[in-house]
Amino acid sequence: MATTVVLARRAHLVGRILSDRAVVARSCRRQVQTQSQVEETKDEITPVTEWVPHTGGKKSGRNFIDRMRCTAIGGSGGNGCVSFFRDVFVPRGPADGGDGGSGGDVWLEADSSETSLSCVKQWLKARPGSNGRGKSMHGGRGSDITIKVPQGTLVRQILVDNKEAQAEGPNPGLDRSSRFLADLETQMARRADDKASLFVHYPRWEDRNDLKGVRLPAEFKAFRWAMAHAPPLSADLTSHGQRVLVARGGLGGMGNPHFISTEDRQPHYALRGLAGQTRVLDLELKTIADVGLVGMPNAGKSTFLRAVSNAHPKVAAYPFTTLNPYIGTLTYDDAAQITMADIPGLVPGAHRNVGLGHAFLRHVERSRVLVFVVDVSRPEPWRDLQMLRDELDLYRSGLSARPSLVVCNKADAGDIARRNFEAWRLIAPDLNLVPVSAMLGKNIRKATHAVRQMLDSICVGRT
Ligand SMILES: Nc1nc2c(ncn2[C@@H]2O[C@H](COP(=O)(O)OP(=O)(O)OP(=O)(O)O)[C@@H](O)[C@H]2O)c(=O)[nH]1
Ligand SMILES: [Mg+2]
Repeated sequence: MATTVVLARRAHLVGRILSDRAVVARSCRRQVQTQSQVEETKDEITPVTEWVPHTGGKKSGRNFIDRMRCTAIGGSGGNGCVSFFRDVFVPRGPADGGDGGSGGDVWLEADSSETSLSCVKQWLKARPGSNGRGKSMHGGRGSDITIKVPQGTLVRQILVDNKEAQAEGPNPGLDRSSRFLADLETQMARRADDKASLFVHYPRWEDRNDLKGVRLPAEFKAFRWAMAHAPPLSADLTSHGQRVLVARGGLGGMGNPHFISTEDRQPHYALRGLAGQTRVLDLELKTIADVGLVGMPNAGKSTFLRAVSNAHPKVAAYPFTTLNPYIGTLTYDDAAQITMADIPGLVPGAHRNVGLGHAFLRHVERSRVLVFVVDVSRPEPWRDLQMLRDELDLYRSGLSARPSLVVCNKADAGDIARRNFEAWRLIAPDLNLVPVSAMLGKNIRKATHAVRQMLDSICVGRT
């Protein structure tokens, strides 16, 4: 009898192995078929790779973003648990519901390797805390999220009734965020009025729980007060590793043991976790470079930056070759290093948004020294300098008064350049003019040393 059973089992096993092999063989045959089909079609279809730059949801082709709005939402706290100790001969033990874990926080951190805000998503959400469980098991804390932003990022909170932000005109992003915040506030207010909704109830105890006399824990009330009275956030992330907490995670709810009182020894309710903080933020990148290059399109700013630093911005003989700010690092003989920012060229009327407008001037706003790059082979180059100064002052009054140097570029461009330079020196003897040929690398050291001297004198003046 036993031998028959063993034989039958073996036969069953052999059958299964054979059928498995058949399935494997069939799938292999199918793979071979598909491979041969692919090989057949390979010659007919040329593969096309579509490259879509990440533009933070915008449809423009730019992948450099220096201003954006985003919404940071802290993780919500986990709910407290309603549970009672049970054991053999202990059908209704004391309350042993665990507390919910608090939600994760949202942080912004300055990172020197980031150059644009394009990697920041529009919704920054931290993980929620997990709910408490029976046997006094507390829920875990939701994990924080840290978003890396470039050094020089200004963070400002936008309030729903922020007149300044609304004065900027209709903004679908802001309107959406405001609507979202307004909805959230109404929801929260409704919840705060309705005490019952702050609690989780034991199954079928919703109506029997009398919550009128229940006192909310002090920690819970303090958290809600702190959230409601938090001052508007404003931060400037200037140094690598500097962090700012932009949205706090919600407090975890308390389990039912927190509500044991002389009147109620067996509370059948526990507190829900609180929602995380929500903030609509305006992020603005103002690059921090020691020196800012300002000039008209085609003046040779990028050529100059290439000649003096380790940067390799694109150079071409047409205006607006540079479309994004570019930062280069200059290293001097004594190993001192300074940073220099190249921005798109300015044209007359930039304040009226002609050309690329004033949008990029924020990247030289923080520079301690300005280098005006002027094409000295153009007729009356001093007029170009005046135009540049006027545009700077129209962007921010007094900006052109910063310590500055005028690089008279294209000095190699024949007699006209030499004559212009001589005339300019006579017209403005006090001006810091340095003739340079960025293309040929002539007189570059004189310009870089003049910049260094200016920076050093500012530092000495400060100390
Ligand atoms: N002859 C001469 N040509 C130069 C010199 N410097 C730059 N150029 C030329 O001028 C043209 C423009 O140079 P860029 O460095 O791209 O000018 P830019 O100011 O960065 O221009 P945008 O990025 O458009 O604002 C290029 O064809 C360069 O080769 C120079 O010292 N001498
Ligand atoms: Mg350029």
